[in-house]
Amino acid sequence: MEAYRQKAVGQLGTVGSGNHYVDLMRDEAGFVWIGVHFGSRGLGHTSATRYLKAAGGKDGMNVPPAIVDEDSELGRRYIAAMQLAGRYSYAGREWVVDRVRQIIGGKVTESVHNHHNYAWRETHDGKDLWVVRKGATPAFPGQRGFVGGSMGDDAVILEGVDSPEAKASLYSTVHGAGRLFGRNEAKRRFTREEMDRWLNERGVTLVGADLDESPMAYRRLPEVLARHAGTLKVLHTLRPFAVAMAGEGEFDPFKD
Ligand SMILES: Nc1nc2c(ncn2[C@@H]2O[C@H](COP(=O)(O)O)[C@@H](O)[C@H]2O)c(=O)[nH]1
Ligand SMILES: [Mn+2]
Repeated sequence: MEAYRQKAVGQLGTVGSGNHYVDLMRDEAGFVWIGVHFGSRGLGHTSATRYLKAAGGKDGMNVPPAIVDEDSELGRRYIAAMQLAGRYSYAGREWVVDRVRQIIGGKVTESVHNHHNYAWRETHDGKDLWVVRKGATPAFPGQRGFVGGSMGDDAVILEGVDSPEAKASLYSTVHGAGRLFGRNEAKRRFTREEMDRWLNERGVTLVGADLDESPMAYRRLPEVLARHAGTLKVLHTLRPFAVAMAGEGEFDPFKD
């Protein structure tokens, strides 16, 4: 446990690499939103890997699931570790947002948090279920969420609605625009000039990042949202003007 605690302390306030980002965006009324995307960092990864192994499961994408009774010692411990990692994600995001707020000034008037890649115990149609939202966020009627497009696209603050489609999706919706091209394909297809042109045209200042995160590698968010229109209502559209990500060749010592 002490090793976990040390890990958590050391990583608090770190964002990581890949598509983890810190964005500054403006909404329709001119309010500035600080958008961050990262999760439980190495803490969640380490504990999930450990419990997967303890349950006899294999790590990887196309492997059989490891099944554990939720009322077993292992099951209870795993759920507690996952929930702790979830709380740690919230704490990390709060920390980073407040650090950015201290740098840019002003005070926070609204805050929207949401998990994805997480499991919740919920009741749907009278049934108690574990709902795993992988690449999806919870969107119960009135529940708000932050959904990004890319470093050079508008993001949105959305709210869940009540509709047959929303109910059928167990009150879940999209958590991002999603990729058009994988990381390697994006690096082969696009150039830094194209990426810079896209960002310049939209007035975005970028610090860090590589071609695999270029806007051209992603779908356009409005098209994705239109496909899921029955599950959400857009409350705010946020236009990015500054984006920070880990740069090309930067090493993240905390696997997440
Ligand atoms: N606002 C921003 N959104 C971004 C950026 N880079 C990627 N994205 C979007 O976030 C989701 C995250 O997906 P995940 O499956 O990796 O969790 C992704 O689908 C993109 O649409 C960015 O710099 N700013
Ligand atoms: Mn993510």
